[in-house]
Amino acid sequence: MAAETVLEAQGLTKRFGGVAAVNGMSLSVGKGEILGLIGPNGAGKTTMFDLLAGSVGVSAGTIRLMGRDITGEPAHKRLAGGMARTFQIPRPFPELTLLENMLIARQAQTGERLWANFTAPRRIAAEEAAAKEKALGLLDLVALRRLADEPARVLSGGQRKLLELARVMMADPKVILLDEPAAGVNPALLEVLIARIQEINASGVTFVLIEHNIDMVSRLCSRIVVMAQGALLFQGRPDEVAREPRVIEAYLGGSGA
Ligand SMILES: Nc1ncnc2c1ncn2[C@@H]1O[C@H](COP(=O)(O)OP(=O)(O)OP(=O)(O)O)[C@@H](O)[C@H]1O
Repeated sequence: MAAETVLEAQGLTKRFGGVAAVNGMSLSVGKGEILGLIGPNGAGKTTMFDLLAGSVGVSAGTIRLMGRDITGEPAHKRLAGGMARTFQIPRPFPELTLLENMLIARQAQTGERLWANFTAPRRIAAEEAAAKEKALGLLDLVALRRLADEPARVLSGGQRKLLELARVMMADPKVILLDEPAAGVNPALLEVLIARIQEINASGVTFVLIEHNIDMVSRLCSRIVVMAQGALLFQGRPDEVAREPRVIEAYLGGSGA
């Protein structure tokens, strides 16, 4: 296990009315790790991401990012603090080009652009050129550069996942929460996705990966956390998880995955 913890959740609970979607869940993610988060449908994985990323508030528990308590912080602050998340179903702006979709992700982070346009136009122009270069480089990384000027609506489901990964990379995150990146991705594109995640990880980015594709999880992750009914069921190496009776029971006994 990695020495330095970059993301840590303790006793996280989220209640929706009477239902605890996440119930006293803890996890810790080491620097440079690709941690798998699995569990049967309805186990609470996506809600866990919502809590970590700040799209919903906690009912109880604490979240620390690189040692800092971020439990009460809004999502955009967590993004600025180095943690990005992707969504199960990415929704790029369909009529904007891929490049424009990439640049919009960046503009959303910069609060003072309008004012700076008047006070420092040359600096802004240079920044914009640099951002465009960066966006094209990232589109290249995910094998989408040749489509940079096409509207996002032409993309397949798999290509949308790749665009989503490239888009969150615009913020230079230290930690990326990936929600089911393989769902709907064809086998050839899946290999591209796996290779890119490995490459980005090798450059020092930590990942948490929700995924039902166990082959992908086993290839990418050295450690897997298993959730069931909102709580931690088991954690270990992929081979340990695969033969753990409680995990097998949860998948067979639950609504299935
Ligand atoms: N906004 C909400 N309001 C009410 N209940 C919710 C809400 N979000 C999630 N839940 C419930 O919380 C539980 C956990 O859902 P969640 O989507 O987090 O599970 P999951 O492990 O991500 O499932 P899947 O693998 O199917 O995506 C489910 O029973 C779900 O119905």
